[in-house]
Amino acid sequence: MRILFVAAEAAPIAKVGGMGDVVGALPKILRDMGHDVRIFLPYYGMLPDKMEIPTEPIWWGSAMFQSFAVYETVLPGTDVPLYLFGHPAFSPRRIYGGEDEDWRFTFFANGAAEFCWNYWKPEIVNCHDWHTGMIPVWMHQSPDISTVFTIHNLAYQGPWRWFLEKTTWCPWYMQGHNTMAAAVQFADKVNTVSPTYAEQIQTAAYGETLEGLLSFISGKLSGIINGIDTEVYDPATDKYIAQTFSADTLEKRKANKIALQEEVGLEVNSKAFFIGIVTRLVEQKGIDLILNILDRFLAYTDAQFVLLGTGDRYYETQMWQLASRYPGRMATYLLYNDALARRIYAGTDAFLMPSRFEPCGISQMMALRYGSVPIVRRTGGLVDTVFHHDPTNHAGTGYCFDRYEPLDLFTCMIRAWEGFRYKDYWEQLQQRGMSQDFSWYQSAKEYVNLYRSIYGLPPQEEEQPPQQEEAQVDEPVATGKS
Ligand SMILES: Nc1ncnc2c1ncn2[C@@H]1O[C@H](COP(=O)(O)OP(=O)(O)O[C@H]2O[C@H](CO)[C@@H](O)[C@H](O)[C@H]2O)[C@@H](O)[C@H]1O
Repeated sequence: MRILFVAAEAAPIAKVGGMGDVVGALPKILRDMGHDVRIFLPYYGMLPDKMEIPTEPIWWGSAMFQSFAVYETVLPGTDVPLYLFGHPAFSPRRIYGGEDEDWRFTFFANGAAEFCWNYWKPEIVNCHDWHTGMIPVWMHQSPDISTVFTIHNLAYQGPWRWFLEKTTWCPWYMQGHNTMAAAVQFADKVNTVSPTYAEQIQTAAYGETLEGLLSFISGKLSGIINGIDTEVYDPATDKYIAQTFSADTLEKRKANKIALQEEVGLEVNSKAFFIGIVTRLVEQKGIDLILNILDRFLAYTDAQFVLLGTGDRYYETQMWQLASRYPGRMATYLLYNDALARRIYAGTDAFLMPSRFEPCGISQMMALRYGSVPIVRRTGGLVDTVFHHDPTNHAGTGYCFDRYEPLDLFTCMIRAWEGFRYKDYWEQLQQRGMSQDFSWYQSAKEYVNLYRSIYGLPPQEEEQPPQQEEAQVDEPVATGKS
């Protein structure tokens, strides 16, 4: 199949959060599976620092009374063709923000549609989040191009219809009061990034006012859990961490803890319970819950805490102030840094993610892969990826709590702090987490089946192990149907 991924982010060159991880990893796997997958991304001002980009565009197009250039290259480290949408509106060295954000991404989506109609025609456009939400509406008039709309974050729904009507082409048949609502109605298939979240968004508590619409279209809505790039994020080969290790050489991991404590200016103490958090500092991530209890937790325990994140100014200031009250025990890094993120996953004992809602969550999977035990709220994809630790039966991979209440988080953290004292159990818990399979292969198969379902094709059959010759003689003739 010919598939075009259209998105605002793609790791490793343009990433703010988890959507970048998905768009950076999934196309590579789908190509390995034999599909012609390509990516369409804005040409951001910072990209030339990160990769080689030809100076000559391959195509010029126009949309919304503007002309734009498209440059062709490949996503670094892969063979995935990458098309960069060039226009001065994307020249600043950032991805989001700015007063023209709604206009900018609507224009980008319009450019992507023009590209599909006039330059490279895919069979399927896989659109990601509101930035690309108008594409399913426009493609409704192109029966030979189908669309899948993947929801990574329902909280951001894009501009309202009145703005779209002023700015771009809103066909007569278009319905939906904002970009996300329109996308959900017109995409051939809609998916989000975990089965639990796909259910939750059909309820008022998680639907961000679109729950009615989402339950109405539930026949074409599904949840496919994200994977992580297990080649890029592998503690056995990661060159950004102080000491490589695996589940079988867990004793080596201690060197990462000590190196991290030194790096972030905390007291070097391999016995202290060390908690990490790597996140966008936004309401979704349960930062208010953390702020509610962290002071008390640090006061009552000997734990250490490191935070890496950027986001809302209020949360940044609060975290900064808290760190200044616990010198040597808490460190706050208000920046985006992939290498430090890896060292936090590799060096902390536990990873905190008490999200208010979580479509899937990539960070907890990375933490598990690097042996940091997740402490999570059971919501969305966290339910599907972290299993509650049951010490009696030696089961589970992390510490979980249900209600979005400070006391519940506090109790859960205390349980983890207690659990850390039982070294053998803790090591087994880490090993169970590290042995989970978070590779993209299973999920990529589900994406292929989702694409196939647009054409009424049945799910692709699992590859069968080669059969013995004798068995083939005795078995009835295969019909090709299962
Ligand atoms: N300051 C920083 N420095 C370095 N790295 C940082 C960082 N802040 C965040 N990151 C990285 O960004 C990613 C965060 O991904 P998540 O999926 O956990 O959350 P996010 O809300 O961004 O993604 C949304 O989209 C994804 C993808 O579908 C869903 O999993 C998720 O639930 C949804 O909210 C991780 O790779 C993390 O390491």
